[in-house]
Amino acid sequence: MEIEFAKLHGLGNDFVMIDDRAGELALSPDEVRALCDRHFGIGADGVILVRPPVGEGHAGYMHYVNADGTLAQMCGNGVRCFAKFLVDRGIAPSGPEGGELVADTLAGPRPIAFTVDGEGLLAEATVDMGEPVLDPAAVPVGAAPDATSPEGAPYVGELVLDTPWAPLTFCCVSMGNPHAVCFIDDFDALPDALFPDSLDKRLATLDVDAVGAFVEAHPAFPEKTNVEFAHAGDDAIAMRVFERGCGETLACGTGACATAVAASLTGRAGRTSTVRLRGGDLRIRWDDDGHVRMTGPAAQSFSGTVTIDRAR
Ligand SMILES: N[C@@H](CCC[C@H](N)C(=O)O)C(=O)O
Repeated sequence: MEIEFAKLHGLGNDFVMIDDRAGELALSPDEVRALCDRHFGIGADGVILVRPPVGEGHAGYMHYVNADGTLAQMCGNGVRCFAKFLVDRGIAPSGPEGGELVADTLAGPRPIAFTVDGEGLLAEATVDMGEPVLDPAAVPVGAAPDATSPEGAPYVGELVLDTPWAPLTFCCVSMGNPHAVCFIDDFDALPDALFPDSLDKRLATLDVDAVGAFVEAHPAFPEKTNVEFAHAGDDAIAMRVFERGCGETLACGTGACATAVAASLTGRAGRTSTVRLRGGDLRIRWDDDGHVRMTGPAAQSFSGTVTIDRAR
């Protein structure tokens, strides 16, 4: 079977995108893994199927699958790419300066405002990511709340997990999908084993692959979790992410939102932050209406045709 695809990314978090507005394409986990394979396939952090909308007047439904073939509720970088896919192909209307659309996702509808460049192609998008979910049962995280947000919502602000390297503390927030955010305030206080390839202890040298994989699968997280490691500086929050179902990626939109919320809740930042990821910056605002709004770019790398061999 021959399938047309486009490869898009948000700050290096990359996706194979397929127009499935007919809603007829069912990819098996093996097929998703093959498409995402960086050596034998197209290579990506996930696959996005562009499906028909669920809500009246909405632009489409983003069906998101991680590189390991597992379904995820939401993808922040992906939903900006989703908007770009629709706008650049004229599937969603745009004015000379940009426009608005609503993307349906497994986590619910996400309104998006976007700007376009001189050729009418989507340049940047601000996504209404909804309210962060703090209730431990809904994140989900199997721990009792230990803090209360300014709005009176109980949440898990300091979950201490014993890891093989050191006890690490996590703030647990869902943006439709689960996140566990570990703030590192003092790198020198961490054991050398967390920085196996360097004597220089900083976010860039942290063993994100090993610690991330351990925490992702920790029994405290019944649906597994995305794992963020962050350091709040004066002008930005630096963050690296180990994504559930994928591993370390260059950026994670929902992760940046969860980290900005966690930084605000724990007094490390205000309600507006720049989150500095390996692939670039996202601007995050936790507005007075309780919604988190994320602004960042989306880009297309290439497009092509791929053969899926179902005969084997
Ligand atoms: N990269 C995404 C998140 C993708 C889903 C995640 N790995 C999960 O399983 O929840 C983003 O930009 O938010």
